[in-house]
Amino acid sequence: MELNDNEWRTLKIIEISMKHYEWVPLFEIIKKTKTNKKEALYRLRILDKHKLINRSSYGYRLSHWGYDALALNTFIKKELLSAIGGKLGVGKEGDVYNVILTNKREAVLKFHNIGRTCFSMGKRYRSYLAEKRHISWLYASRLTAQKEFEVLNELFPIVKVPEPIEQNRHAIIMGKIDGAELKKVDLKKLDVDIYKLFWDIIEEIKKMYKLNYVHCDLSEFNILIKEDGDFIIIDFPQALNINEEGQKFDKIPGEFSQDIEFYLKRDIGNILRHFKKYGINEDLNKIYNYIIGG
Ligand SMILES: Nc1ncnc2c1ncn2[C@@H]1O[C@H](COP(=O)(O)OP(=O)(O)OP(=O)(O)O)[C@@H](O)[C@H]1O
Ligand SMILES: [Mg+2]
Ligand SMILES: [Mg+2]
Repeated sequence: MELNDNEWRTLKIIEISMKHYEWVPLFEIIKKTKTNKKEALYRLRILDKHKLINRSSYGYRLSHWGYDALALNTFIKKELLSAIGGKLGVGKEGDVYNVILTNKREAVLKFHNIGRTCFSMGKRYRSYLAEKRHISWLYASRLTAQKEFEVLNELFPIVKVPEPIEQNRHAIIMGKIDGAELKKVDLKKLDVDIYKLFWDIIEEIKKMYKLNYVHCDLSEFNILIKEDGDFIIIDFPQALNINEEGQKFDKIPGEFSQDIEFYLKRDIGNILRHFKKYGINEDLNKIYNYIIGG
């Protein structure tokens, strides 16, 4: 897909104008791009052909693919990305792709796509509310990407998490690990000390906690393990910052938040449940106290 500068600019104008319009009217696009109607319509036809925008009788708006394309183009303009490869995974909230950086290094690109299910509703019957939800999808997706990138920056390299490389809009570029989800791996077939691996994971949770974070979606799905038994923890958009959580509920600093306790215990419980299969039986409360203890 090749767009010229004018077409990219038109796409960006539509993106920006979506703050004020559900459907950006043609006159607004003409005004902002400082062009005439014929030229504007020509550019819009090209954007539409590439499915970067949606059209209605009210005007135009960015499509999912259009938002992806804007983020990708920014990475390419920054001379960071050189190639995008196949899909690594499709999560509930986003698609993950293999990419190659301009320095030849392999990495992964994760697009956050919040609320895309409501996006696929029938066009004709889409309600006003759904339209609003679509607008918030754009911002919510960007916010979660920002959040995940921020958390990775806080944790890397102290905790075993992917290296945060760059973030733009709803997209994150991060270091790649050649591993499989713990869920899919039979640890007995790997050359690893399973008991040690279990405690290594607990150790990472403790380090995270010391840096004021609780993952909140930790399980065998969000731990990637390499052949040699090394691992990383991924998927941080829902992580909680212990201090911020305290402030939100007007707590005295250092005072215990029940939310934190709930999520931390749930994370530990998931790991315990998974390792039970391998004959590891540890006490949840004991591990919990170990993690929050000094
Ligand atoms: N840094 C990485 N290196 C290698 N593979 C990765 C990396 N990050 C993500 N993946 C792959 O992509 C999948 C989805 O990533 P992630 O869990 O971050 O996304 P998600 O959309 O939040 O998924 P979920 O539905 O689990 O919430 C992972 O399970 C993993 O297979
Ligand atoms: Mg995940
Ligand atoms: Mg997730």
